[in-house]
Amino acid sequence: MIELTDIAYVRSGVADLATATEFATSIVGLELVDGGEPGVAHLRADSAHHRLALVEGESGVIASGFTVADEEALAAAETALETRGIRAARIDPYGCRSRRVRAGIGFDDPFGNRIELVAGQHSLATPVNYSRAAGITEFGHLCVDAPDVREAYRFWSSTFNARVSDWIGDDACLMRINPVHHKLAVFAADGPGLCHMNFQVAAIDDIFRSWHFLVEQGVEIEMGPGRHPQSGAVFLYFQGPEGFTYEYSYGVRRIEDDATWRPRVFDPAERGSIDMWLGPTSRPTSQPQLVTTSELPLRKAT
Ligand SMILES: CC(C)c1ccc(C(=O)O)c(O)c1O
Ligand SMILES: [Fe+2]
Repeated sequence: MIELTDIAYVRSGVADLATATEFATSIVGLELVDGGEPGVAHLRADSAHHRLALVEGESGVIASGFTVADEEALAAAETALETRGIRAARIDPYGCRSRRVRAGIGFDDPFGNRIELVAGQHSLATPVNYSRAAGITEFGHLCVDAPDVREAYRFWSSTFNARVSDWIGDDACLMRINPVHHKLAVFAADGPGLCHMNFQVAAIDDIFRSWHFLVEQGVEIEMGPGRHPQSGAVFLYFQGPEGFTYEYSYGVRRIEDDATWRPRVFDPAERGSIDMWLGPTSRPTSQPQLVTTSELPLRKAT
């Protein structure tokens, strides 16, 4: 079993690098790290050199990167993949430089999502110089698309150390590789792709401050603010250029004891299955009629 130690980065192709980079900095709040590489923008979120690489070219995700412990683990992973009939290709020195890693391999998951395993991801010693005070603390998780979520789970849990934390029916599988509730999610879709990239923020206030900011900036809010019943995190999804979906979230739970955690299966047909703040659509008739805000004493007569 290949031991993934963390998520490393998302590498995504963009037709308009300048616009996507401007969004990732001035709107999302990431730091543009001067990588000195024409056609590639490296965006920093935490101690790693970058978590998002925008590469000028065809729109769409290029690869999702995960770290392994070291180059020996990488070689073992290459062998393990080959043993399972999965062809892994070494990332060439230029590719490693562009990814700021010592070494890496790339392969496709069963649905054609390009996955990269890397060793020796570069860290930076200086504090992150965020482009906007969005409260970002770290790269939280990545979510890939797959036509068969249960098959995806079988792939990730048999080949790698991924363990399911929760299901949303067969629509989504949330998997952990460390105590964080999930670092990898798989979402049902027609084909491969990146569903979203998540950044954790320091406080619930950051979610709502960003919500106001994004609305004022005319950014498309895809979902939220809301609260996921799975991780318990308060979330906000919004769309960047070329269909790139970002998620901020705060308060993701940790699962410290694998032995006692039992994955739950949420019903996607339930209105609140993704957002527990979406209560029932109608009030039970047995309950007293609530005072509507227009009758609250605090509202001034107009
Ligand atoms: C709807 C997606 C797959 C989803 C569901 C739950 C959580 C969570 O509990 O944090 C997410 O982050 C998601 O992206
Ligand atoms: Fe998410």
